[in-house]
Amino acid sequence: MTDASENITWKEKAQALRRVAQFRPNIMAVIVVLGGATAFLEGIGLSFIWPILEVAQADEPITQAEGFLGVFLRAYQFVGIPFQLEYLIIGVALAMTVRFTSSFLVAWLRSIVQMAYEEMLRTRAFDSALDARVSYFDEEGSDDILNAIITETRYSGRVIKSGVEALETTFLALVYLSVMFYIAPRMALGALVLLGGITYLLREVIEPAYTVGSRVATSNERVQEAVQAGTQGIRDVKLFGLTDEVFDVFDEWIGKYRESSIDLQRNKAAIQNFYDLAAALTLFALIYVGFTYSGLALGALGIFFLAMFRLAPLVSRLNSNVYSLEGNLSHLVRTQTFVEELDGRRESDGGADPGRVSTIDFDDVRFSYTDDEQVLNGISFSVDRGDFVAFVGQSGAGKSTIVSLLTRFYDPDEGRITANGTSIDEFDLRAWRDRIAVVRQKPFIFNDTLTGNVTVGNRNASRDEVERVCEIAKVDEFVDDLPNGYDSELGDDGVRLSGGQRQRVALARALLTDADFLVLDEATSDLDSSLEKEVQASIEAMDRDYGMIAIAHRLSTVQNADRIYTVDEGEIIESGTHQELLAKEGDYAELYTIQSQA
Ligand SMILES: Nc1ncnc2c1ncn2[C@@H]1O[C@H](COP(=O)(O)OP(=O)(O)OP(=O)(O)O)[C@@H](O)[C@H]1O
Repeated sequence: MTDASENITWKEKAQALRRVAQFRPNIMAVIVVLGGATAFLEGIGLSFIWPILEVAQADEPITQAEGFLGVFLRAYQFVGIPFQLEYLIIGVALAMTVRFTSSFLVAWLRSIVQMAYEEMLRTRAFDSALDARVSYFDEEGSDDILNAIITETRYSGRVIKSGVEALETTFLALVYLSVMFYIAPRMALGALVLLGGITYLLREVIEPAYTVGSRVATSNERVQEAVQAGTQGIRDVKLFGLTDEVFDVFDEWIGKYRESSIDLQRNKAAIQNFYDLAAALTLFALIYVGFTYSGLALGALGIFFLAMFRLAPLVSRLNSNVYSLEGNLSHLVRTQTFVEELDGRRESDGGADPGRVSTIDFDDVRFSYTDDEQVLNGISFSVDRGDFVAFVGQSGAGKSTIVSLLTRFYDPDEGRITANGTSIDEFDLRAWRDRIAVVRQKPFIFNDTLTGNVTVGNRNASRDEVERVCEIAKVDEFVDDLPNGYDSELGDDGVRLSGGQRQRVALARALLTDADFLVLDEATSDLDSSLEKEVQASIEAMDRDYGMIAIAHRLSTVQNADRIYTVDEGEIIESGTHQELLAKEGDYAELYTIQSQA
């Protein structure tokens, strides 16, 4: 994922904007036409002031006129409506009704396109994320990916909002400018130069204001991190006497947050007020010039100044529209890069049907996550359906990595993993993963009921089947303590369950699938040892039609395995049954002695 601080070039922003413009081109075209019509009618509405003032002042009906007044007169004569005050008021009311209706339509259509675009980006991002390799999640961190899918896409969708607003503002500004140029070209030019100059100067000041914005964001983040450590990590903070340290960090950054926030708001207020002041001074200078030197009629001057009065805030609005457009475009570029990266990290799918798997072979498998550490160093073993094999060894030896390769979260660098003699990368991924049921040490519990969580791998299971696996996994022992038994909601990531309860739910979940191999990766490590033994015994007592691969720290759970492999630094250093390994008096025997004495 592109780093947030990375600079994004104008070329990338322009490309991103082009892609947005091509999204729903028909609605975009209607928005442009309606935006233009809104601005045009705004100009017409404004210009009505002239004939209204002239007709109101005239003693007799006007039948001939030049310039703006002439245009209105001919338009009224063409439609056959009397050129009188009441009809002029009706005319302006009509023009304004159409103008505001079309700007309402622009806002409506804009939000339709914006939300559709946001939906499309989110859907694409999430869809690609679901198909991406687990290695991508490990590298980027799932929090960053979550943020990219939820927050970045929302800002990206706002490109349409700020883009359309910038377009509307530009149209309106152009119309006001045209009116001004039509009435008094030289004064209009003067106004344009002055307003343009002020805008340019303010842009120079606004830039630093936006840098202050990132200081505010950084200090706010640090404050949040300190508070997070002091709340979520309160136990360790207290136990390790870190309260002063955590508070000092908090104190330093909250001070910086205050200072930078004040700077930011002061800059904003300065920019706004000085811009308004400069615009007002320009207006009064031009009023002086207009009345003293232009020799224009009151109506014409009135329209000119009104147009300029409306133009001034529009120019500053355009400025902020362009700023938010630029900001949102950066998010859009990042989102697009993110989705492209995800697309490039799709899991590869062989497509073949594995059928029922009766044997799995690892043949001299080598693997490393990074260049500097070889994690698996020539692992070979074989397991048949009906077998129970176990892996033991020191922490970090590479046991869980064996499971990650088996489930194809990662692919071996060298060597082969086969099922019934076929390399597992030739299989349809989903079908292959259906053949193996994995219980991880820290399983994810979905925000659903207990039944919903147990049946994730077999939605058609009957209540009896659910109860049967829950009995084996000893879930039944705490079901009655839950408020609604099997129908109890377990909360976000199973907040209402203890670590051991979560593991038991995950075990029941795995037992309910129709897999050929059951893989237990420290699956019962959070249970107390007597309960762990009970669970182990009930799994082993099951009428077993599948192979079992267990990874364990506590050797008591693997004593009945047909084969135990001791793994050390990515290699299998010994194998055999519990008794055989004890007799060898190697690492396993040593580990066993230590654990028995504990
Ligand atoms: N996603 C990853 N990215 C980079 N390195 C990793 C990753 N997962 C594990 N490792 C590294 O690979 C090595 C083997 O880890 P693995 O989890 O397979 O060991 P293990 O034997 O299962 O350990 P434990 O018993 O503590 O779970 C360790 O050095 C670990 O730091």
